[in-house]
Amino acid sequence: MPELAQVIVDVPTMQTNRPYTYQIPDRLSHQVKIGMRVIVPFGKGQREVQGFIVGLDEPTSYDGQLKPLSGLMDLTPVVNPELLELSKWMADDTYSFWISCIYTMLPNVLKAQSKRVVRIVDEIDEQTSLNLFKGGDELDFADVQNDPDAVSQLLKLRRAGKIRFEYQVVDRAKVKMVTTITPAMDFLQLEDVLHDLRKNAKVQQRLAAYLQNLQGHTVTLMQAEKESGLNSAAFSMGMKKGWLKKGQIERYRIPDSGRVPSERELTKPLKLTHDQEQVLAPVVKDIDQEQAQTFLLRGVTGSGKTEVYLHAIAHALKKGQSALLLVPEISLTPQIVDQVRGRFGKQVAVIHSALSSGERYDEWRRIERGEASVVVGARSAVFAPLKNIGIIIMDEEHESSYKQDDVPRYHARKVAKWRSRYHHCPLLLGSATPSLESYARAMAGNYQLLTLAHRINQQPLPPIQVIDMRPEIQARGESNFSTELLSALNDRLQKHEQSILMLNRRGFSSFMMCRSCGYVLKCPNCDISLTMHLDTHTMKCHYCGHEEPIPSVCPNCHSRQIRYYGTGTEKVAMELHHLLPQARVIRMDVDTTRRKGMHGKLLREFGNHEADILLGTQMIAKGLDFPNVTLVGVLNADTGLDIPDFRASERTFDLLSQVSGRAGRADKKGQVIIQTFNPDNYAIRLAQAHDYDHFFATEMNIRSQAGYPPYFYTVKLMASHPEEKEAAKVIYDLKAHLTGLAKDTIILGPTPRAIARLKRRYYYQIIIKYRHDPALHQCLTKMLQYAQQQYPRDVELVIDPDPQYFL
Ligand SMILES: Nc1ncnc2c1ncn2[C@@H]1O[C@H](COP(=O)(O)OP(=O)(O)OP(=O)(O)O)[C@@H](O)[C@H]1O
Ligand SMILES: [Zn+2]
Ligand SMILES: [Zn+2]
Repeated sequence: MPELAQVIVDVPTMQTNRPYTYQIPDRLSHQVKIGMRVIVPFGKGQREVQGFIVGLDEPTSYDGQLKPLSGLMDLTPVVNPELLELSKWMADDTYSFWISCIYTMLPNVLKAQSKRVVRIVDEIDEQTSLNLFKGGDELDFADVQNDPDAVSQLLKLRRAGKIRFEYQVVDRAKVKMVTTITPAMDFLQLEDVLHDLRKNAKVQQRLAAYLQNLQGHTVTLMQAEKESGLNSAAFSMGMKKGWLKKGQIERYRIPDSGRVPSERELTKPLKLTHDQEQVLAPVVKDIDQEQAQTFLLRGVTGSGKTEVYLHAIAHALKKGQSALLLVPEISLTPQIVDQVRGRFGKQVAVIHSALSSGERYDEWRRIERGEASVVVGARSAVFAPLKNIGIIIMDEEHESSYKQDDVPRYHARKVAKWRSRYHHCPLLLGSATPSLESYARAMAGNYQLLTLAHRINQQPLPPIQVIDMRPEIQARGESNFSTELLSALNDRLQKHEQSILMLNRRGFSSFMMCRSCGYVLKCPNCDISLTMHLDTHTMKCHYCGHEEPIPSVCPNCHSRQIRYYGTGTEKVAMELHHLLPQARVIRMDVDTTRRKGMHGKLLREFGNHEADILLGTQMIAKGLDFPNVTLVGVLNADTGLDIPDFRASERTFDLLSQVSGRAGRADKKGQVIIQTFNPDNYAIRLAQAHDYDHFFATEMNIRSQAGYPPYFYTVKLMASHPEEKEAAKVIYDLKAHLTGLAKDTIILGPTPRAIARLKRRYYYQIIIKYRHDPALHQCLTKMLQYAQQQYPRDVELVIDPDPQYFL
């Protein structure tokens, strides 16, 4: 029997980032297991907090009086040994608290919530006891806090030392239960019952006959009522007579139920093409041989990557293993979810942000119990409690949404790699436009490269036309549509074919571009766009700190037309209505898809040809497979380019390649039109040529010269405070702590952040670039400890490894 438990408490500070030792009371000693939630007293006030058991009977250096555990919150562990180990690794790797990492892996309802209870500790008079405490010895303060009389009575009692206020941890993990009935007699016994019944006891006759029919099986009360036509009172009567037993079973809240196909409706695997076979073979081999190999599948848009995934999953299942499929954002890729459900039915669990917390908890339990062996989900699904994983797949591996930009700042790809090593299973990364990091690794032989160079339909990728919008604007004034695009749209309308229009929405409005020549003001040192700061009336570089006045004429062509460029989808939809009144348009952006289920609904409508044009933001660029779409138009290719970030070109290339890939996926030929103010930009030109290899080479060259990933690793340090000078003071202090680093490690900054003030806080940052620096990790971990101890509470420090944005 274990006597001591090591517990990680739910008090996220650096001091509590290690286990505390508690005594295990005898009454709990045969139940405690590693990975269970417990309630423990903590801190000066000995208030109750939730914690996780991470070890039992490990030697402890603590020699004082040990406190006992107050209680267990689970009957079985909620964190299995694998995930516990993973959480510990992740805390270290991402400079986060262990407790935050554990919570990140679990459904929200397992997070502790505390309630204030009032407990009687000394005798009180009977009247008060009855009125306030209903005869019990405690009450939930939330029940009385709005009643001034009750509150004043309680305060009086507390002054007299008769009651105590306590915090109690509440378990929110509610399981949904339904009532069941089971016959308590066998067929012949019920036959006797029927025989003895009076002729006019119709209800009893019907009940007994129904129970006979069940032949001992258990059904839900609801089903029994429906099938027998009897009401619940009849079944209660049957229970009293001893004919049946009632019970309770758990019911899962299956998200968007009704869409789970039955066994008969499951889709049959497609016969793979020769190319697909070639790609699948080495993956299957490594599933069989349990090799933790990482594969990078580079397959052009429409090359049938999804079918390869489905075959790999099927293989793992056949071997008796489970499978994990990660997608960038479930709501943006509803088609792939439907495909997986369609193939594997109720074995599939889907995890995404739009689930209610109850639904999420239910899906999580289905996985945990092994009832669902295929998991599809976005970033956080990488923590799905699957056992015996046979294959992990990450679709659109280049997507930046795989990195969490809040604590813990983990990248799902890195976590997936960790789990692939743990389970000795292959990891398959797929994309039409792999990230530079991954492709460079494949080139270096760290990943095994697999290629699907052709579309399934054996058609070439659609031809792309790049339209220079500068003369268009001169000639036609302020319009979002070039002559070519408009006539192409008209042409599809005539032919009853469909079009997709993408408006590349800018994340920021603080960049300047000349509308006459397309010139974007850049930093002379960094070759990255400058950001406009209206507070200081300057243009700043967020990498090196360079600063210059806001120009009033274009430094390139001396035009005065230099300003903010950007339009919303609503405005474009209005113009579209004016230009093509007969066209039916579906608009898809954050506004029209805010309501739950709207995204899928709009896509289904478009799929049913209830509209001619799908107009949307970046959210329509990925994964859509509509055979009738033959035209894709990009209204403004540039907006991604002028964001001051070293990945701006890569993102633009990816986006244009992805969205172009939506055209001509079936037997009809596709066409793509891209409108831009920068027709000569290499990312646009090379996307036009469908030339990933050339883009890769060009971009790698630039990254090498400027010292960016994948040639260097990066870490971002960010300090914030409500007062600007405090934030600045902290960041300079932190910089002084960056010592003992490798010679070729580069420290950029401190500089104010692009959005220097956010939510009433000021932000300053430092970028660290390094190749190989064994001392850095330790240095940053120490810095975090130092910051926790030395800085006032209103200072916030962020350490972001491999940041997606430098902004
Ligand atoms: N072996 C096959 N036989 C027939 N049709 C196939 C086969 N494999 C895939 N397809 C079909 O080809 C189309 C394109 O496949 P899929 O959507 O998987 O491409 P993809 O590579 O994922 O493209 P994207 O990167 O654009 O999402 C789909 O309609 C799919 O049903
Ligand atoms: Zn200009
Ligand atoms: Zn600069």
